[in-house]
Amino acid sequence: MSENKKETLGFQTEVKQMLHLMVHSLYSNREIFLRELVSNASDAIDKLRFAALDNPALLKQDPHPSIRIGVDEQKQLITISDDGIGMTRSEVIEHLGTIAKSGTKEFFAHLSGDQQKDAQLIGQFGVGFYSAFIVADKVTVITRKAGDPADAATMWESSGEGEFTVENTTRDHFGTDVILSIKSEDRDLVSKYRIRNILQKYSDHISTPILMGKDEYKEDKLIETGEWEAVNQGSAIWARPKSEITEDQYKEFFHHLSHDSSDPLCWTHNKVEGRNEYIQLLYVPSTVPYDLWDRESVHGLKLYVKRVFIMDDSSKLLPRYLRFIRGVIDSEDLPLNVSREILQQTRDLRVIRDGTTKRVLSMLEDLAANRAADYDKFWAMFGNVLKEGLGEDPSNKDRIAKLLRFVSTSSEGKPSVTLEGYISRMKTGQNSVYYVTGETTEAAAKSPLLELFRKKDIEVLLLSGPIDEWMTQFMTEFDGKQLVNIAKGDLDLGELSDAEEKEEKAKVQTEYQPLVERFKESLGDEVEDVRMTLRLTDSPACIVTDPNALNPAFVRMMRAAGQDVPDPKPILELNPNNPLVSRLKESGAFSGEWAKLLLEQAQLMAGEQLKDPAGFVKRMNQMLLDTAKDGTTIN
Ligand SMILES: Nc1ncnc2c1ncn2[C@@H]1O[C@H](COP(=O)(O)OP(=O)(O)OP(=O)(O)O)[C@@H](O)[C@H]1O
Repeated sequence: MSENKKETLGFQTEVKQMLHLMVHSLYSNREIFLRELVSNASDAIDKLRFAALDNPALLKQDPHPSIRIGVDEQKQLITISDDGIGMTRSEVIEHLGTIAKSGTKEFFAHLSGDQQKDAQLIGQFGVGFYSAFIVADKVTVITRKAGDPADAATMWESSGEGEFTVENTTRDHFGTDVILSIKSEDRDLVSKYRIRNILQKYSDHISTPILMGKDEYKEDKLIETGEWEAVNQGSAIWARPKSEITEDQYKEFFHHLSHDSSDPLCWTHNKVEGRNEYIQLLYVPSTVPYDLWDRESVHGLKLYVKRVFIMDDSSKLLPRYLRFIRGVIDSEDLPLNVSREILQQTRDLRVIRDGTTKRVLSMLEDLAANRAADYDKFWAMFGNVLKEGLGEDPSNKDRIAKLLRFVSTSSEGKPSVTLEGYISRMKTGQNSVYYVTGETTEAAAKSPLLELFRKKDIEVLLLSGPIDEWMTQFMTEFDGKQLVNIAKGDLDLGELSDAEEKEEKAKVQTEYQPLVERFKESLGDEVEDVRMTLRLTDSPACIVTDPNALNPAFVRMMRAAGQDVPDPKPILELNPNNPLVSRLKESGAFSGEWAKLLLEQAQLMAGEQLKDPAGFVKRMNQMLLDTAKDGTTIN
């Protein structure tokens, strides 16, 4: 088809769904259309300024680009015009006909039907343009790509019902007009006064001037002067002195930046001076971004150089474990006219990255120290991401460790224990921080390994899941105290065991030696070792692993990478004070089946999967049957 012809094209299916959703779930928030379209206009101007670094001619027509809002009360039109980068015909078709974001599928999967939640998701997915259809029954876009001739402009039009048209047109300057024909039920919006108010509410932080036609009273009548006047301050919010920014303006800027309509949990705004001069405005969100676990996601922190937007790849500005941070870094010294690739390698950027990391950690320390309830919220949302920092950022390991929160045997299921708090509560003679791991903290709390600790009233941290297991590889000590996994090795409670216990242990080892030998013989290769323990008070047996055995998280990782790694063999420990064990010692007719059964029970209690669950059930049933048959309890 010739490029000059008018084409009618269908929206991508997802766009149709999105439009439907927008119009129906965002109606109570209908004012957001203006925020979204002004935000697109401001992005387009940022992009033009960036392109003009290589090609200054692009800024010749409009050296001071602006956004203009027109309100035509007679024709019921609202127009948003910008002197930005504009779009070519094919870009119009691509950007305003499809949703290009890779996470679209995920987006639809996340929809809950709850209007409030879905509205937030829409914001996060950056589908701002389509919000025009909340209030308009026809949208016309006239756009000319910067650098293209006047007659290469494109007109896009749609009533938001499945199709749109594109045709060739002319436009005097580079940039874009978005013309909204407002629905009859939304006519109250077509008022200069109303629009000005909305702009002041939502767009004051926009660094480009937003202009509206100036009116004046003449003989008691309001008439148009034909001049434009700015409705916003038109300077980047982060470059203004803190004292001149209200709390609401900070929050509004966060909404703009993150497309998150809830308020941030906290923020920090600083001007860093010295060899590298830059401004940081950093926010912690109060909702979890949908792409938090997508390690490839890039949005979050935007880099500006002297107010010119350069890139929004946060991985270059912050380590991955702080990927939930939103904000702006604006450097005074980075070279403006370098390619993004070179920029990424400059030493200055590394200095900014280190400084920003430290600033985020201070902000979190401050939140933890002064607003404990908000820190709990933060921890519930981002705690598992922060833990990644122990491996990723060794230079800040101690600061990260202090920010960790744990569930412990003393915290009633709440993740409220800090390592410092734990150490302050340690018993006299206790030299280590003890922890146990499980699938969940509830499962960890049921571990038989805790029996002795409960008896002696020693606090144990309850770790759960693969992230915690992974974390323990990097955190082996804190503040001079070893972190000890109570499921590893022969537990030595050091000064916490009294002389009597030590004597008892030695006695038990000799007394039970024949039983231990019989267990070893029966279990053969299935175990690393069998021994007696005093760490259990109730359960007959438990399993532990050799202190040098591979960490289960590491084993899983190696397997995922295609390596054939054997499971670390368990060490079976038996409790001499359990009646089953003591009677097995006395019983002359010990059978190997008992050894297997006790091992399998211990594995189940440790939350492990049995290699042969059917064999376990069969064995247990057979033993029950034998017991019932001959009327004796054990044999
Ligand atoms: N005024 C404009 N000038 C130039 N391009 C625009 C303009 N408005 C929209 N676009 C293009 O259309 C695309 C889609 O816009 P839309 O608002 O739906 O999402 P987005 O801007 O990419 O995401 P977000 O809303 O998160 O910023 C934009 O990425 C941009 O390329």
